[in-house]
Amino acid sequence: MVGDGNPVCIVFEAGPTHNGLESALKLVDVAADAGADAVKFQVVDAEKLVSDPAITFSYQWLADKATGRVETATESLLEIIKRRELTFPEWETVIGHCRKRGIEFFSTATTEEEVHFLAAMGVGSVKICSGDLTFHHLLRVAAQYPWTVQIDTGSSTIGEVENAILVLEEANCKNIIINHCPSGYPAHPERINLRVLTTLKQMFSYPVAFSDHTTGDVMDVAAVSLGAHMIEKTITLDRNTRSPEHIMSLEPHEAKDFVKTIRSVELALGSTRRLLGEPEQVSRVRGRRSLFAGCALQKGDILVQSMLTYARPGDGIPAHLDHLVLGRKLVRDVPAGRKLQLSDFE
Ligand SMILES: C=C(OP(=O)(O)O)C(=O)O
Repeated sequence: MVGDGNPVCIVFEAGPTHNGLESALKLVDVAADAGADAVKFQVVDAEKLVSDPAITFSYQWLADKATGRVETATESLLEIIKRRELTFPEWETVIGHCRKRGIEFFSTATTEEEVHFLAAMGVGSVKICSGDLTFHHLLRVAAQYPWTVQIDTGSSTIGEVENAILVLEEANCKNIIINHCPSGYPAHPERINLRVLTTLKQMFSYPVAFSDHTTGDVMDVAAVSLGAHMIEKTITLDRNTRSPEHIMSLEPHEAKDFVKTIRSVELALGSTRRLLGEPEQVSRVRGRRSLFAGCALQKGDILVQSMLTYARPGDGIPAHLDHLVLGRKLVRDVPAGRKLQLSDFE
């Protein structure tokens, strides 16, 4: 379950970073070993998605890990997306491997046929990518099934998000997740507008996710702090790979720490209603002060300030309630240094 009251759902995205079945299966293992909740792929048919092989895409890739040298490459979009393709039987193998490893399989679909395939495979959630937010026909097809439909908001207006949600609702879709998905590989901090997570939560009654295209984990920590219910982070077997999105992905040795970081932030965020943690209940008694007799007190004395001392622990009359006993008459003798009790007074 994704949403209020549930742990943050951690999704590792392997769609753009695998390079065929073998690496897809390895990335499933990376996600499962790290303790992620789901691993996400992109079931896609490049020829159906891209009409013109002459369309190019420029991206940055990490040419030298040691120095951090980045280069720009330009490639045919068709060729880039072809690298993400697997056959339906290969996707079945990936889904089977996820089930064996106990990790959920999510996927983007870009055609009707892919939506039906994923539904037939019993997948729990399908994603409609940013480019397809206005492809309302595909949204309606996805809404036919009793799963969760995730929508990406990259390069979209709030109005387009609103329209996509209306289309899903009109098609009777009950479970929607809105993925705030700032475009760019990597996305730069000044463009990711994390505060919009709050707006999306206020505007729509659906869980919100942050689909992170930045490097490292800082923005994910910030997104969880702002209330993101789900985090999607790309993983790669090698950040050096000359292909889009590897540059801002986590490598296998970083994946476990990423999960640990998100879980500890979640734990630290705690409750909106409690100031005190459990151990503080004890230290608060140890650290606060009680009222003590500052000198020998005699039955019939009226307690005045000069007769009082304040010392730890705070398990007697609390220091801030001294006004309850000042000016009151003692009903017994109290030796100097003894902790005062309410029953010492009339
Ligand atoms: C293509 C995808 O991402 P984006 O919305 O960033 O294009 C996806 O998540 O499948």
